[in-house]
Amino acid sequence: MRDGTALPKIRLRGLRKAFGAKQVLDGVDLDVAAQHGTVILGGSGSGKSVTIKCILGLIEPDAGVIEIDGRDVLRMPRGERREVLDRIGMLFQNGALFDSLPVWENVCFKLLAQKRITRAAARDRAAEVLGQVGLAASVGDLYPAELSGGMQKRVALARAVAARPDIVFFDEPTTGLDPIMGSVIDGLIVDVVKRLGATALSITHDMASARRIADTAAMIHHGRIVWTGPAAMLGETGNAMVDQFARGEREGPIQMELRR
Ligand SMILES: Nc1ncnc2c1ncn2[C@@H]1O[C@H](COP(=O)(O)OP(=O)(O)OP(=O)(O)O)[C@@H](O)[C@H]1O
Repeated sequence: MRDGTALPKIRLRGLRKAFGAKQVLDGVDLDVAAQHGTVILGGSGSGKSVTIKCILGLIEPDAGVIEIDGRDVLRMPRGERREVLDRIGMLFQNGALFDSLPVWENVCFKLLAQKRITRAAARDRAAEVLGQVGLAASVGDLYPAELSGGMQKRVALARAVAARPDIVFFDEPTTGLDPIMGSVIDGLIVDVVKRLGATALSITHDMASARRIADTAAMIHHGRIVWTGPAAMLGETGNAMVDQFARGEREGPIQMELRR
């Protein structure tokens, strides 16, 4: 507990990152509640992926604080940081499956690479998580190229959770899927996250998906979080910018800024 409120799983304060003259993150403050789903919304190029990459340690921010379970990850020893980051699973936007590996090795890639599991145990674990995302164990022997887009997404989801992470990032989980398959994937995301008791942080442009997979939404604009509230309210938040974005309307404060 901190100041009488529950400790956030992830806490960002004053996160700043510039690329050349471009200030992409300009003081991002965000609390991601433990065992909740949070979605970051924002226009293309607004810094959603950069925020997630900073948390994952793939990009070093210029300034600010990133805490996971109350621990300052930017200022902890490298080995300790590695351990904290190992507890994060990630579903990449395009699945990012390795074409040359069968599905089961893709699913348990991290566990195998870190020698945390034998190959026989990895096959069993792959079959188990494939089952959790609605795929038969036999799919484990196929190669990614042999799968439909929806199946690839399921495999990518299985891979994101195979190491039983306590935080999972989802980057555009429904992109490229038909609306029904998108809804199926969202249902699976909710199921697997709940089963793990994990904290989910997502990025999506798909408002129906945001409402399904997240409890809380946060909107990033001009490098800062400008609104946070219940995902169920998206489109009817009373915040003109958020509602314009959620409804995909051309006219509104965001458009007016573009015209300036
Ligand atoms: N490694 C990098 N080097 C230089 N510029 C970068 C780098 N990574 C991101 N950027 C820039 O930072 C800005 C934010 O990028 P980011 O990928 O976070 O956007 P996003 O909000 O995730 O957008 P989208 O919804 O289109 O995926 C963009 O202008 C991008 O060009």
